Amino acid sequence: MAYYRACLALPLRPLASGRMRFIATRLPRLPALSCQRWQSTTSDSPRTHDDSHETADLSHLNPEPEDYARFIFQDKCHVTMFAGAGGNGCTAYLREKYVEEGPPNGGDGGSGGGLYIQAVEGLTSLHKLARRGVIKASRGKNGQGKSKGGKRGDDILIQVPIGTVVREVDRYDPVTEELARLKKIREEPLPVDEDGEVIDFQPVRHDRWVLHPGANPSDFLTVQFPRLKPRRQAIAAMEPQAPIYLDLSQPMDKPMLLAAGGAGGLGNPHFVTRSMGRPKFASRGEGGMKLELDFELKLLADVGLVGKPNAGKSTLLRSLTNSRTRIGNWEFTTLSPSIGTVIIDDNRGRPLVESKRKRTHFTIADIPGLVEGAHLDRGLGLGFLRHIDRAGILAFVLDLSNGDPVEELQKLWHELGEYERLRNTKPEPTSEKTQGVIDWNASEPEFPDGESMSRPLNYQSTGSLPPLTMPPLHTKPWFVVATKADLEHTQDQYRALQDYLSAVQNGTEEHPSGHQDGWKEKLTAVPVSAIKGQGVSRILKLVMEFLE
Ligand SMILES: Nc1nc2c(ncn2[C@@H]2O[C@H](COP(=O)(O)OP(=O)(O)OP(=O)(O)O)[C@@H](O)[C@H]2O)c(=O)[nH]1
Ligand SMILES: [Mg+2]
Repeated sequence: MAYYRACLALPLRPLASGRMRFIATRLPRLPALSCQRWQSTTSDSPRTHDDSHETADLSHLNPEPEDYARFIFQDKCHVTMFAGAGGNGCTAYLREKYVEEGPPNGGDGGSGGGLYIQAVEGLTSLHKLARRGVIKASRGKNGQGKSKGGKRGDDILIQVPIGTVVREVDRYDPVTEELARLKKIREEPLPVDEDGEVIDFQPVRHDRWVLHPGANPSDFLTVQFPRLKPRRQAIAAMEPQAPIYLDLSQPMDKPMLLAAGGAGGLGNPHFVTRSMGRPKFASRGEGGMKLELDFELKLLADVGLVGKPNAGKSTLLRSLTNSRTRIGNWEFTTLSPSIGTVIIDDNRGRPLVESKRKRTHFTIADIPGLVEGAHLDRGLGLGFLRHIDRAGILAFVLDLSNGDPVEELQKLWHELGEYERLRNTKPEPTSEKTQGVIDWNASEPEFPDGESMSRPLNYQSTGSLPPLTMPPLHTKPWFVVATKADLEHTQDQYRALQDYLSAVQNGTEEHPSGHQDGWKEKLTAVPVSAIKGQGVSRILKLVMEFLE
């Protein structure tokens, strides 16, 4: 029975204890309406393949437009995250009977909570993460007397769907900043007074030291603070290199560290010297890192349905899976992508399709329809074209009853080609040509020429977000699903389409993408009537052949 995790960011117990404990809130079983990944054909639902269509109930293939599952979907979000600051060290002294002025025994502060990320199965949208906006790990507790160390801050774990790309936009690391400041001080010549004598003046660092509670603020001026470099937790060595760029296309067994919390401050015993047996100060905890991250979900499906609006993609998905996507006889019925799972072997006898690799299922992504000029952000195309990137196999869904399917196929390939061209070319923001064309690196920080920015975005990194690298679309296996074959006068259309595909395969026709090295193996058009569940089982066999 599927349960859905209620929250994405879950507090964890400190890693130092060697164990991470999820405090996962579990919901009672959610109604099917709230979920977007659909189980398939099997179980109690009627089979809708050729052999069983006469007896099966096909009403779900031609439902009322209202009979659909409502779901929230978000495939992009920007989140600001703060790692926890370290707790302060403590200034305390041993007090016992007959020991009036005992040695210092202030405990160290606890380190701050870290930020972790994990890609998990079962999530399909980033909307829960987007809703949080700002995520903060908790601060470490201060140290206490009697050498008691402070408690660690709670870690934060963000769980994201598989197929999420995480990119860093900006970061602020107080430790790096402090190191840079110290370096600058070292390099600068010491200030001299009117007589030419060096002024040994150290600015008071209230933010780096804590005095004994009984001390006067003026003690900040009299106490000689030692030189203390900012510190990091040892676990910070596991942080990914800046700038962060993660492509989480596989489920992760363990969470991955994004930013470790600030190190806890040191208690006063750390500062004992021969001349100062009872230091009156302890160090403050280091600040936590601030990360600004861009999350982008690229649906990871084995098959992506590409087609014009109203071609019948959602009906096809319904006939292959238990998906409850909306169907309607108008364009743009589907407004956000959804994934259906086709189970080909539920261990209840013979599998529907033989699988050499013992595959039990594959996934299909229904993507909103593409219109001409989708690459220029017309229709809904652009927002979702990128989901086609991640599909392993492209299934072009062509409506046999509406226009010339060959022409339609060529137009779809043209849109994909244009999208790919835009994706691969970096836009120049100043050039007139690119005005009105989509900025693929919208979150990329800009550095105006000749203008020195006091703190550029992502100042530790190279200053630009790396572009997403994807394999070329034309090299992916593809086939055509010729749908609405039940309608009249569609045979000729189908024949023309099949002849065209054979010609492309033989090399007599150019690949519709216009590339010489486009995929040309086993090019075929599968005639189906999705609304009646006829012919769809051939798609399963074809997909399995491609997958294996
Ligand atoms: N006769 C017939 N009608 C079909 C078939 N498949 C889909 N339709 C009808 O075509 C219309 C559009 O179907 P959808 O599945 O919503 O089309 P879509 O491609 O998902 O459309 P968008 O979501 O707008 O991109 C609906 O009225 C379906 O009932 C088919 O095989 N035969
Ligand atoms: Mg649809």
